[in-house]
Amino acid sequence: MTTTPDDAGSADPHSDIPTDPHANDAAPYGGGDPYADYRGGDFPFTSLVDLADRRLGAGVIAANDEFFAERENLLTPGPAVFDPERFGHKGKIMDGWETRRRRGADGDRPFPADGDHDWALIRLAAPGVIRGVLVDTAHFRGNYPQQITVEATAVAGTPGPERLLADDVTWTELVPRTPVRGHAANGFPVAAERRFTHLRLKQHPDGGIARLRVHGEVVPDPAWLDALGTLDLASVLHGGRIEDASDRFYSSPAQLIRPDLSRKMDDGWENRRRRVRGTHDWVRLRLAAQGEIRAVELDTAYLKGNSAGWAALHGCDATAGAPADDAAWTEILPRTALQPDTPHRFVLPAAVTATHLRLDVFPDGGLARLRVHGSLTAAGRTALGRRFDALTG
Ligand SMILES: NC(=O)NC(NC(N)=O)C(=O)[O-]
Repeated sequence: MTTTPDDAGSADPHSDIPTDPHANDAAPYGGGDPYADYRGGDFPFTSLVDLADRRLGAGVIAANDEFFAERENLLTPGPAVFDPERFGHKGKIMDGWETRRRRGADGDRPFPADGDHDWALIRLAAPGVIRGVLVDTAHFRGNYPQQITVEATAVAGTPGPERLLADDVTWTELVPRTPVRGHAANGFPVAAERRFTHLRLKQHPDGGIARLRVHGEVVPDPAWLDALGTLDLASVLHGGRIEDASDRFYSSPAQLIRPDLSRKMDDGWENRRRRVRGTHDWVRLRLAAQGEIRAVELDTAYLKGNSAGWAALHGCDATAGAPADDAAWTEILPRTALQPDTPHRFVLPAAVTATHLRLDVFPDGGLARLRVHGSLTAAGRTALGRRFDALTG
């Protein structure tokens, strides 16, 4: 079994184990809705992009053990499912990453050693600064880990597990060894001003975790954006970010700036039916950096009876530091009728320099994707380079 560099002799200084080690257990499943007794939580950092989003390209590249349930389940979009009737050759089929029960050295020492733990390695979809980690133990009621640890590192290129587990790799502890609750959302704010590329999740001494979410801010490599030249300035993978929206009732506006194509109606942004005349729905977003916009795409894919009737785009240049609300907004696309389930492409009559955009839809209705094609300005490139250097130095 692959060991990790800190296995040898790591004593457990963790006196924070509850006096009753089962204090965090959830009740056995008693039938009905398996989420009825789920212990949730409100974690503001979850408004930021999930850097470990499988749909953006993240992956669980290795684990030392996945006896009961595969490591890849950690990043599956959406909540974990539970079927009380489903058993397989190894035991109960669980929707998460679950390792076997560890045993001690012999009958006189049946419990695992204090430093024994299981680990999984996660490649982030886009390197970035991590602001919070959500360790979701949904449906792991009596077999969740007693404690977890989350560490992060930055290794350039596409390192494999062997490289990441090498002694010369420095791991930064984001969440120290900490107890978690079973069948619960365990959220941990993170304060580490660095750009990370990979995570290591540890279960002490063993157990099951349903989902891992790693929320933060994408910090793109300026050299890559230089090479692209013309790019989607709004793309989440390039550092674009939704700042606010009028309505998120059916699905999140964050999906507007995902790099993939929408595959079904709820893959885009859909707001509720608006009934207050004279109002409309809108989204405000921050671009990767100050950019020069030359073309935009508004895609209403899979939105047929509920796509936005009309849309308009405005931009503002807030590099002067004025918040987007106060800066003057420049019209990029006048109020334009949209077709349902259709990609709309617009070449601008003249390039527009902006740091933020506002998308207005009338009177309401969904949009699947928004693409903003252009290039970084010199000022935008300088700002990106400074941030990259500060977070990687
Ligand atoms: N009832 C169980 O879930 N048992 C075992 N886990 C699975 N998945 O079967 C275990 O040891 O935790």
